[in-house]
Amino acid sequence: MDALKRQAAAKALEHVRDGMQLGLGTGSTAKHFVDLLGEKVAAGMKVVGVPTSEATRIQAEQCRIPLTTLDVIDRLDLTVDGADEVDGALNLIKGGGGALLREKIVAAASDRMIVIADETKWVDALGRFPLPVEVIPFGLAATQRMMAKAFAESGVSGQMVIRKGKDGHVFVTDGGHWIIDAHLGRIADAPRLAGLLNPIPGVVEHGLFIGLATTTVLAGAQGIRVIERR
Ligand SMILES: O=C(CO)[C@H](O)[C@H](O)COP(=O)(O)O
Repeated sequence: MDALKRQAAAKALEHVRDGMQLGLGTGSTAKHFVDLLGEKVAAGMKVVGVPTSEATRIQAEQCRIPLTTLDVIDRLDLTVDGADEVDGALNLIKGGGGALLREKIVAAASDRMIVIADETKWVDALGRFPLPVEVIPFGLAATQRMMAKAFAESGVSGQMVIRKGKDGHVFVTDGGHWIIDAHLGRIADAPRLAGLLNPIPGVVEHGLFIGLATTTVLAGAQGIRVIERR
């Protein structure tokens, strides 16, 4: 599987040109992309990157990739990032690695977003992977009641679990927030659910990436598929 992730990352790298301003994704697949990009930079490629997590920032620094922020530049040419699920409309579930807030900010500031994944991420409907929702701890029960209402209105339901870290304590994101993983099973209308979650006061961001990915690179046993958003 890791070889497939690296193949997808290498394919995405073919879209990177000298002088580009790049969003650098988070997760085990994006890690390969940052590694391979570092090799290009070592060979003289001139790019600058905005990392989507502290983990990616540290990795990019180790790879000597020049970094900047969205306070210094206002647009990115391309973001390359992984996903937990991709559907036929190239809508995504992201956030399995806890970086969804910065990832969505960076993706939204990018002209293009290439999602790199092994083929197990390709689904006909989002939702088998628990939907990460980044929340503020204050008033959490009230937020969860409003989330349950939003789920019901969009025809889904499921258990909500506060994410714990490996140490058994509540996982805290780079932004200092918590994550609720919602086990919804199958989301028939992801755009509608996203629209219902957006206005909830205690919800900082959610892992439904609607209309952000422009291309998906899927690596599988039969080779690599590149799918453009229609
Ligand atoms: O959204 C993410 C982190 O918040 C990751 O991109 C997503 O979880 C996929 O990770 P991996 O490539 O390790 O499967």
